[in-house]
Amino acid sequence: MKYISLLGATGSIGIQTLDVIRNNPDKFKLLAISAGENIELVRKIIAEFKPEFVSVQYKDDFDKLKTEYPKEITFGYGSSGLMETAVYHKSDVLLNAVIGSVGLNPTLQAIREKKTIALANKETLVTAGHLVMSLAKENHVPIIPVDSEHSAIYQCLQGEKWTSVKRLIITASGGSFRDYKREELKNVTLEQALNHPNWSMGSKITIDSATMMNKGLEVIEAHWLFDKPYENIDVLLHRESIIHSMVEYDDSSIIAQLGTPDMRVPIQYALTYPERCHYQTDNRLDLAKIGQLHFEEMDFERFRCLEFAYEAGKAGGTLPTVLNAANEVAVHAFLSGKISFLSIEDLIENALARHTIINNPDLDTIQEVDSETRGFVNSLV
Ligand SMILES: NC(=O)C1=CN([C@@H]2O[C@H](COP(=O)(O)OP(=O)(O)OC[C@H]3O[C@@H](n4cnc5c(N)ncnc54)[C@H](OP(=O)(O)O)[C@@H]3O)[C@@H](O)[C@H]2O)C=CC1
Ligand SMILES: CC(=O)[C@@H](O)[C@H](O)COP(=O)(O)O
Ligand SMILES: [Mn+2]
Repeated sequence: MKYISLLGATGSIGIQTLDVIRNNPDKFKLLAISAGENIELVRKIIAEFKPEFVSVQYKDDFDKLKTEYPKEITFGYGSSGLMETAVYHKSDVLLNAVIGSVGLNPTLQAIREKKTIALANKETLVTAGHLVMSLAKENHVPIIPVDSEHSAIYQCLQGEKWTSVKRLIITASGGSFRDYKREELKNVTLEQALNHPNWSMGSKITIDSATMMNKGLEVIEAHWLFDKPYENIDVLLHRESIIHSMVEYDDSSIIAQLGTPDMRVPIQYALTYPERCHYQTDNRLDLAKIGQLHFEEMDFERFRCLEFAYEAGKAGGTLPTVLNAANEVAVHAFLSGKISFLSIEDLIENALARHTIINNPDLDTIQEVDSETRGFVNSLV
């Protein structure tokens, strides 16, 4: 039995993780959860899974829930609640599915407590990948990717020699606007942007996918997870999202991982690793039915956020922190109807241009740069 702490239980990945746990009661027990403000769903999760520890974002909700469940459950809230969920003493595994760099501190603390990390929260690696990976190495803690592309690469690397890897090839669906010309992006609406062609996901990552920042964040995530230079990480447009990513080896072989777009598969793999277990679905991949798969080269002028991410990743130091913080604020502003779609990349470009890079930043520096960048971008929206 694996005992699980789940950050972001009420989100898209969180809910699909609950499905995986529900379908495997002999393998997994949910002990601790965190949520944001969706208290109705928290109550349902408590009724079904009976976690021992529950954290919410706001104190008002914490006060309410405490009176509703006076004895059975311990509650927390805010950033300390996230931390307590992550390090819940009886849990073996932290599945981090919270959104944004708020996931960084709980991840670091869980690593110190030797919890295995199943990581969906890519912003954590983008903003402070060097701290996360070195701490994990020091504590002999595995970081198992949940993000579909990184799970695919992880699977393609099993049993292979790291030194034989020539190139990581991350596939990209192209997002909601993959067939739009740059000119046509000027007047796109929030509703159009939220209409991802292949995946049903939370709103922030769906917008990231439309700007192609999601792929940029994933390139930086892959750099840290798999210790490869940016020159050896490519992005390939693949509109069907059937090949989730690939690894090219020195002998010119390319190994790919395929499947229908369903996040429960990488979530389950991260939780059962190194084993696989049965997954009940009526939607197994049928390649004969699909007939054709398509691939196109990335257009870096059309998708400027991807270029920004490569530049920030290669420059390193605090620049990826700026990239991530600026993106989080800009996407939030777009989701709130305050700015246009193309303003997202303008704001990020501005934030990157004004920043003086600090090399090898410690946690305090990262937090200062994160909050300073948020202040700057917020002042422009
Ligand atoms: N969705 C997907 O298919 C994929 C997602 N990812 C990554 O996984 C992560 C989660 O994405 P996704 O599930 O789509 O996101 P969602 O927006 O659907 O869910 C986010 C979760 O975090 C909670 N939350 C948000 N802000 C806070 C906060 N300040 N404090 C505490 N909890 C908070 C939300 O709570 P509430 O709703 O209760 O307010 C919710 O439970 C992201 O890093 C994303 O990039 C990676 C691959 C695929
Ligand atoms: C499901 C998942 O992992 C997402 O990150 C997905 O990859 C988004 O799709 P694109 O960014 O390729 O549009
Ligand atoms: Mn992904």
